[in-house]
Amino acid sequence: MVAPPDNDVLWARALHFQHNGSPALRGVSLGVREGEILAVTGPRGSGKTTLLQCLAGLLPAQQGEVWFNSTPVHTMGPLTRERLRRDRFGWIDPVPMLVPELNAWENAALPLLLRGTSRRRAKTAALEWLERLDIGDSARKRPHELTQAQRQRVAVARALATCPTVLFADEPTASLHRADGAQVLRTLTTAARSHGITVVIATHPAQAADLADRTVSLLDGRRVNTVHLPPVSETEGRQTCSLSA
Ligand SMILES: Nc1ncnc2c1ncn2[C@@H]1O[C@H](COP(=O)(O)OP(=O)(O)OP(=O)(O)O)[C@@H](O)[C@H]1O
Repeated sequence: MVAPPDNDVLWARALHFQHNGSPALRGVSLGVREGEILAVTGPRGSGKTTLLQCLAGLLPAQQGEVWFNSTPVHTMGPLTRERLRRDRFGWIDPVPMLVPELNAWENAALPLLLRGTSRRRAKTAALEWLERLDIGDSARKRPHELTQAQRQRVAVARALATCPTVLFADEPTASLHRADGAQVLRTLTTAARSHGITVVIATHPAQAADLADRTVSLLDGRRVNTVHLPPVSETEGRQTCSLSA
C-alpha cells in the first residue's frame, strides 16, 4: 500500500464498485487537493453518486483504495468510517433530508449536537449559517412549512455548520429552480472558500465551469477527461472555524 501525495486531502486509486453485480465504478483514480472545489460530472448513471459515496466512506470500496490525508479509509471498519464521516465530512443530498419533527435551526444544528457541542453554541452556529443562506427568518419553522428551496438551504446550512474538512454535495441543486440553485451554489462555494473547506460536488458541466477549480468527468464508471481551470487565489482573508464543544 503506497501512501498518497501529501497535498491531496482525498485520494482514490483504482476504485471499483458494483451495485448488486452491476458495475458503477470501473477503476477510478483521483486526488483532491486541500481547499479545492472539484466538480464531478457525467451523464445519468455514470457513477457520480457512487464515487462520492466511496470517497465519503458511505460505501466501502470493493476494490481499490481511498485515503483521507494519510489515513486509509478502505481498510476502516463501519464504526470508524462513521466517526470519520461525523467528525470530518459533510454531505448534501440532491433532495433535502430533514428531520420533520425538528425546526430549521434544530435540523441545521443536529450534527453539532451529535458531536457533543453545547446546545447554545450549536444554535448560534446554526442560526449564523441560516442567515448566510438567507433563511434566518424561517429558523423556527418545521420542514413542512418550508419550500423545497428553503429546505435545501437548511440542508446546506447543516452540512456547513460543522465546518467539515471535506464537503460532499451530490447534485445539490437538482431539486431547485435555476435561480434558487445558482444562489445556493454561490453561497456554498463562497463559504467553502472562505473557510478553506474542500468540496467534491457532483454537478452539471455548465455549473461546474462556473464554480469549480477542476472538473473530473465520468462515463460508464470510468474517468474520461479532466478540465483544469486557473487556480483561485482566495486564501487571503480566509476565516477559521473555531467552534468547539
Ligand atoms: N442502489 C443501487 N442498486 C442498483 N444499482 C444502482 C444503485 N445505485 C446506483 N446503481 C447503478 O449504478 C450505476 C451508477 O449510478 P450512480 O447513481 O452512481 O450514477 P450517477 O452518475 O450519480 O447517476 P445520476 O445522475 O442518475 O444520479 C448506474 O447504472 C445505476 O443504475
